[in-house]
Amino acid sequence: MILLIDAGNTRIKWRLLADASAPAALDEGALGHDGIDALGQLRTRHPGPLRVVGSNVAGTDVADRITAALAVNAVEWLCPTQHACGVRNLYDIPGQLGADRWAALIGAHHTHAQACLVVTAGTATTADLLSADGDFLGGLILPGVDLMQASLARGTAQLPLAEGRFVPQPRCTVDAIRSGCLHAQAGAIERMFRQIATERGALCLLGGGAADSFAGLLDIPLRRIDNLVLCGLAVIAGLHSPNA
Ligand SMILES: Nc1ncnc2c1ncn2[C@@H]1O[C@H](COP(=O)(O)OP(=O)(O)O)[C@@H](O)[C@H]1O
Ligand SMILES: CC(C)(COP(=O)(O)O)[C@@H](O)C(=O)NCCC(=O)O
Ligand SMILES: [K+]
Repeated sequence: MILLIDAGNTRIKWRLLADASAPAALDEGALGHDGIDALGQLRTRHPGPLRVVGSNVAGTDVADRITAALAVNAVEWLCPTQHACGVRNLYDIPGQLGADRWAALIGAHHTHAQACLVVTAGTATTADLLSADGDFLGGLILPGVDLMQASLARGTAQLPLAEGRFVPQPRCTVDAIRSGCLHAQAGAIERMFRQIATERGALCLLGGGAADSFAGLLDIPLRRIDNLVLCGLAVIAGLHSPNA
């Protein structure tokens, strides 16, 4: 069995596959950082030899806790390089790129081998340009929806951390905050997409826990896809992704 792990700053997403020919996941889920120990139950439910392939952007403590919870000798943590699985990383320092972004780009290229904007709306939102040839051209990092809203509450005297609604013409504080943060996400993504809009088959692939909060605002060719990081890890692990 192979366990794929996407360790983000808010949640650990995981998918268990039987082997290279398995058409579907045996099991999958997501855990908060305080629930990492529950990964141990996975071993009880699915006993047997286990290979673990993961991406981690949540720090070494989270990585160590995942390894300990699974009681495995080692996890194969992805380190972004200049080339992998048909994708070329044009970051100035390839290893500086988040491992989750690298895996998602590889998943994207194997899902849609044309120009893409790969957007992951998690703790942070990233919007990464991928050419039809598999060149990662560059991308944006912005605070995710929750982080944007929280930063306004933290940095001001009068703005609350409260649930607002998205409305076209906000007329109260909480709606103004919610609408502003969602417009900021959608606007950044649409502006980024302009760089590939005229290319044949150009598509925005959108995933991440916060994707549904603004997917409906995007006026560009769009495919919602969960979870591109795990799809990419499956490709990297030498498997065919069940979602591909
Ligand atoms: N059940 C949930 N638990 C935590 N965050 C959630 C949940 N459902 C949606 N979200 C949203 O998803 C975001 C986290 O998405 P996720 O893709 O797990 O992020 P990361 O990869 O950074 O850990 C949160 O900031 C929040 O906006
Ligand atoms: C941009 C990120 C914080 C996104 O993390 P996430 O929201 O998925 O938890 C992560 O990919 C990261 O720490 N990247 C390293 C810097 C970079 O990609 O340039
Ligand atoms: K992200």
